[in-house]
Amino acid sequence: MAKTSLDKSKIKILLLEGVHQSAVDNFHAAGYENIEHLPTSLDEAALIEKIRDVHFIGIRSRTQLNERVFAAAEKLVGVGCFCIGTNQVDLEAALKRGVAVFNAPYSNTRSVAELVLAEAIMLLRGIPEKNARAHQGGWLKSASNSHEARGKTLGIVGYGSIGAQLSVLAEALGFNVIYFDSITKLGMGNASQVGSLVELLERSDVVSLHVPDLPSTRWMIGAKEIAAMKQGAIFINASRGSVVEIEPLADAIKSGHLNGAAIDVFPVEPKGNNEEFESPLRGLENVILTPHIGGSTLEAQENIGIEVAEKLITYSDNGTTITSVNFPEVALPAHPDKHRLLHIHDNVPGVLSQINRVLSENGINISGQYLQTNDKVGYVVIDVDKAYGPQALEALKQVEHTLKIRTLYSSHNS
Ligand SMILES: NC(=O)C1=CN([C@@H]2O[C@H](COP(=O)(O)OP(=O)(O)OC[C@H]3O[C@@H](n4cnc5c(N)ncnc54)[C@H](O)[C@@H]3O)[C@@H](O)[C@H]2O)C=CC1
Ligand SMILES: O=C(O)C(=O)COP(=O)(O)O
Repeated sequence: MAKTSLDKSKIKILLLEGVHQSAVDNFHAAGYENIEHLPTSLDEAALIEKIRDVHFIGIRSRTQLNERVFAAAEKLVGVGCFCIGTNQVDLEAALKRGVAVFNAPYSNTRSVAELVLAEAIMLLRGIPEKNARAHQGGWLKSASNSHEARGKTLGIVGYGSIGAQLSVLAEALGFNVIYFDSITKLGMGNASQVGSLVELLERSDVVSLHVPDLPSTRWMIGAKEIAAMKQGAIFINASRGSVVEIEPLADAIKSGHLNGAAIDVFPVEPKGNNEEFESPLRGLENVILTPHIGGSTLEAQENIGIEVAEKLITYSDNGTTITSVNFPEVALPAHPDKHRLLHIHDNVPGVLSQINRVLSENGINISGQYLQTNDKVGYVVIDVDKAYGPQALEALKQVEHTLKIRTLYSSHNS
């Protein structure tokens, strides 16, 4: 069992992958000074070494936080994914150690949608190839295979935040939008849901993927699905590299079955800007290749920095876990004159009664108590009179099935 009961100056924050300066500024403004801010991700060995004394870590899509990393992260309290996807984090491994994980579910949505729309237009006009030829001194002036977006069918796979945002922008341009999602969703504007992935593939002039990395989406587009697409269609993937089999996609471009593609995410991506990018799609002129920059705009990154830092600060200062992607969600009031105990435990019968028993046996009166559980863990927050902080903490350590305890002393938070 790990415990954390620290002065802010001792709370160590590690920010990787060039998380925006807005996050650092936010932490500073909230009184957190012990921040290490690195421009790249770390490989597993380096991460395991560094994370040992870290209380909060901020990452983007590249850093893999797996079971081995969490096992070494003895002091870790919270993880901030400064992005949308959380597939790079073993959420179960975090949960069973009482580590709350947060992300920024909307701050780069618009950036991805804008990029995809721009790519759809470029590809419908065959611009990548014409551009490449012009740079080589060529002149491909021709209307052959060039189309307006107006009246074309855009098929969106995964109609969540990004898919729905793209839908609105695309309709404004004159696209006819259809979408496929594993759950029934209200279509924006005139967009309509189709009953199967195959139907979407067969009807769309442009197909764009916006599903998360899940067991159900892994390699969901392979040779069979690509063959189901219309002759001359356009294919776009800015979701995750694990969703599309790249070899059949490359074959379909080479054979002319597809007219073009824009791919932002790959089954294997370079670990950093200095590593070579390898892909069977390299050299295909009507394929736009981008280095996983769908969400990389200054606007998005600044907003993400603010949003995720705020979530980590609120959790650190106050215990609130609203919007956590793995933790029971509790919204907590301020606790100006009380010490606040945060107790995270396995969700098994009897833990709450044990907590209340040890507090009562130690003569500690509970001023406020908040509880939320999910199927794996319980999160109970107890406000006690200032006189009892250390004593209450000691008492709680006796409770079986405790995963983590933190005390937020009132002087930090009032
Ligand atoms: N290229 C980039 O830089 C970025 C990539 N992304 C990726 O885009 C993904 C989507 O982002 P959001 O729209 O914010 O997520 P979201 O969670 O709002 O939407 C995902 C949608 O996919 C649907 N879905 C899940 N499994 C499905 C399946 N098997 N078949 C059909 N539909 C399924 C869900 O029901 C949901 O409507 C993220 O998970 C992330 O991996 C996100 C931001 C930037
Ligand atoms: O937000 C996401 O899920 C992304 O894929 C963006 O990742 P990034 O922060 O650019 O590494």
